[in-house]
Amino acid sequence: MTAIGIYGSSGRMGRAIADQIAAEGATLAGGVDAGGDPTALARVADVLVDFSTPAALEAHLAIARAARTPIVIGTTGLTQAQHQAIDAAATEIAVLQTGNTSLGVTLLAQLVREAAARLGPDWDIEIVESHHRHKVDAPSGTAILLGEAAATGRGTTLSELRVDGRAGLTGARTEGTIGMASLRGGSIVGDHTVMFASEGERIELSHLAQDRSIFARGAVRAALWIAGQPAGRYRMGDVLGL
Ligand SMILES: NC(=O)C1=CN([C@@H]2O[C@H](COP(=O)(O)OP(=O)(O)OC[C@H]3O[C@@H](n4cnc5c(N)ncnc54)[C@H](OP(=O)(O)O)[C@@H]3O)[C@@H](O)[C@H]2O)C=CC1
Ligand SMILES: O=C(O)C1=N[C@H](C(=O)O)C[C@H](O)C1
Repeated sequence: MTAIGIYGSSGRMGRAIADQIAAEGATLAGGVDAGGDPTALARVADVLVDFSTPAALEAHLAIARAARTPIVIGTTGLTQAQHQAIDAAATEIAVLQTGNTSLGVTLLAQLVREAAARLGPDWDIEIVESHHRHKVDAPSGTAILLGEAAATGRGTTLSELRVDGRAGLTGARTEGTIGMASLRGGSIVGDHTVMFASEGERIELSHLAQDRSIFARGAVRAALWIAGQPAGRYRMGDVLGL
């Protein structure tokens, strides 16, 4: 049976993933938080899942690489340099990184890419996300993932089009940009809406997470899947066959 190790095991997601491992009859190899021993865990786990903090990303990658242990990275708020570190690790071990492990968001990203490709540049794209008061990064990893899907549909990259938040005398909207707005409050698990707005009409594609178990289910599914994969960088679409 596949033994799964959790980095960030006492956090909201770490606890939900441990529950899900038990529910699926898989094995929990152990868990660590800040001050724990991630190296020892990587040696006994068949696969690692990381839902901790961006500050630990490089260390966790290096440890997984040294132990030749595949890893699922769910931590958000990653920098471009950290994405390059993931690419480098993926030349030696299997790595799956995603801002959202749920089935619904994985499908939504494909719908967004399709809509962005089919609707002309006169359809403005705006992404709004809402999360609980404890979330420390913005825009959310999911909003960025959805923005990348939209940009791909438009034949370009998000970094070319992204506008984060708006305040003050901003001037009129620049055609082709993708706007991002973030709301924080209470216990909202995670809501995302991608709005396509044109003259006189509007399409909104939304995903509302009601429970963290949807992320945990996807994370465990991804872990069990990636445990048998060769080195490479994978996405949730690979796991879910979407
Ligand atoms: N991809 C996805 O589908 C999802 C991703 N996320 C992302 O997962 C991450 C965690 O979210 P959440 O569980 O809500 O956050 P929490 O703050 O509840 O949990 C984070 C955990 O990481 C631990 N941690 C901190 N530093 C380290 C370290 N150096 N090594 C190991 N563990 C460490 C913390 O321990 P301590 O308290 O001791 O500091 C804490 O237990 C966030 O980036 C979030 O955006 C969340 C939901 C879904
Ligand atoms: O921090 C969270 O809670 C979540 N983070 C992920 C993100 O940044 O998109 C996924 C989900 O929305 C919950």
